[in-house]
Parts: sequence; C-alpha cells; structure tokens
Amino acid sequence: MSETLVEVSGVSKTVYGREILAPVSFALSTGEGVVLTGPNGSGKTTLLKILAGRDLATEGTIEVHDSLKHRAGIATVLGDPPYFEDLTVLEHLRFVCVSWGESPDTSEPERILAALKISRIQDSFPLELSSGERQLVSLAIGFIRPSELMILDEPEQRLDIERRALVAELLLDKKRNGGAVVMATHDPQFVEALADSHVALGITG
Ligand SMILES: Nc1ncnc2c1ncn2[C@@H]1O[C@H](COP(=O)(O)OP(=O)(O)OP(=O)(O)O)[C@@H](O)[C@H]1O
Repeated sequence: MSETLVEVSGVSKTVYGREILAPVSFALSTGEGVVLTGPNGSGKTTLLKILAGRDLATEGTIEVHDSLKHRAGIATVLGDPPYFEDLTVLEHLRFVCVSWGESPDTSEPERILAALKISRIQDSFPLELSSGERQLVSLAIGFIRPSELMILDEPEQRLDIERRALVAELLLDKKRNGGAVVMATHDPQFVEALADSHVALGITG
C-alpha cells in the first residue's frame, strides 16, 4: 500500500521583493514520480532545493514522512557533487557505498556503471571527464546510495539519447521498488515516462 511521503502546500519564495517561485502544491507517495516543468527561471531548481532542505521557502509548508526527517532517506542530484581530485570514478562509488554501510567488496559500483554504459571510465578521475560523462557519474552517485526519495534537477542535461533512456529506466526501477522521485526536466520523454503527477511552474513576477 502506498504511503504519503511529502505534502507541499502553497510553497513560494520571494527574494528582495521578487517572487522567484509562485505558490505550488502537490503530494507525493511511495512509488510515485512528480515531474516539474516550466520555462527557464520559473523556480524549478529553487523548489527542488527547498525540498532537499538546502533553501528556505518564504511561504507555505512541507510535511514529510518520518522516514525522510533525517535526510538519510533523500538522495539528491542537484548539479555536480564535490569530487576528490585523487579518487577514480570507481573509488568514488565504492566510497559512497561503504559510507552507507555496504561491504567494501560490494559489486554495486560495477553494476551501476554497467547500467549507465560507462564502465570504460571507471578508472578515470571525475574532473578529467567530459561534461556528459561527469553528469552520468553524478547520477550514478545518486542512484548508488539508499534512498526513499530521489530529487533530481534536469537529469537529462548533456546526455545522449541512449543514456537518457538508461537513466529513465533506472528511475522507473526506483519507482517499481517503492522509491519516489521528484524531478525537474525540459525533456517531454521524461515527463511521459515518469510523471504520475506533472507540476507546470510559470513565471509571475
Ligand atoms: N539566491 C537567489 N537570489 C536571487 N535570485 C535567485 C536566487 N536563486 C534563484 N534566483 C532566481 O530565481 C529564478 C528561478 O531560478 P531557478 O534556478 O529556480 O529556475 P529554473 O526553473 O530551475 O530555471 P532553468 O530551467 O533555467 O534551470 C531565476 O530568475 C533566478 O535568477
């Protein structure tokens, strides 16, 4: 049975008198995807940061299920994560796995790299990768840790068509396994594939 994870009610943000996020409301349950769309500057990233606890709303409330109250339940892919200069892609993924309690011998890093078809870069350093490859590594880092809710900002950025389909498939898997997804995107295929609810933001100010 699905449970409500997040309830967003009338959340908005105003900075220096300018409304950068118009009031928005939606609810999200386990196994569901909410997809945010809207023109550049309509507040998608702002809303995702508020949901992730990285920014504050000016008005409105967000109720979250107890399982999300300690942040451990929430994985975010909001731009590049910080990278260690001297750790390879595989070492980053192992580091994240072990930090979340996996055995150091886990084969999860290899599995996620294969799922995204980037096994060949496992021994490269993230800061030396192409921008699309680095986007795939930041997605891999988001997918590899346990989470009940994934928050993603334009996961399609800089990805080729084949990789977009692989990412969509991993997100669908996440939902099939009871996880929830909130994502901003400009890609209609992601909306089609993943949205149980579609929230279209607009510019008012
Ligand atoms: N800290 C801030 N201070 C002032 N203005 C901000 C701040 N953060 C964001 N903005 C402004 O808020 C508006 C919404 O930004 P946001 O990044 O949320 O849009 P977006 O919908 O994600 O856009 P895009 O599709 O281009 O990624 C923009 O006009 C931006 O300049």
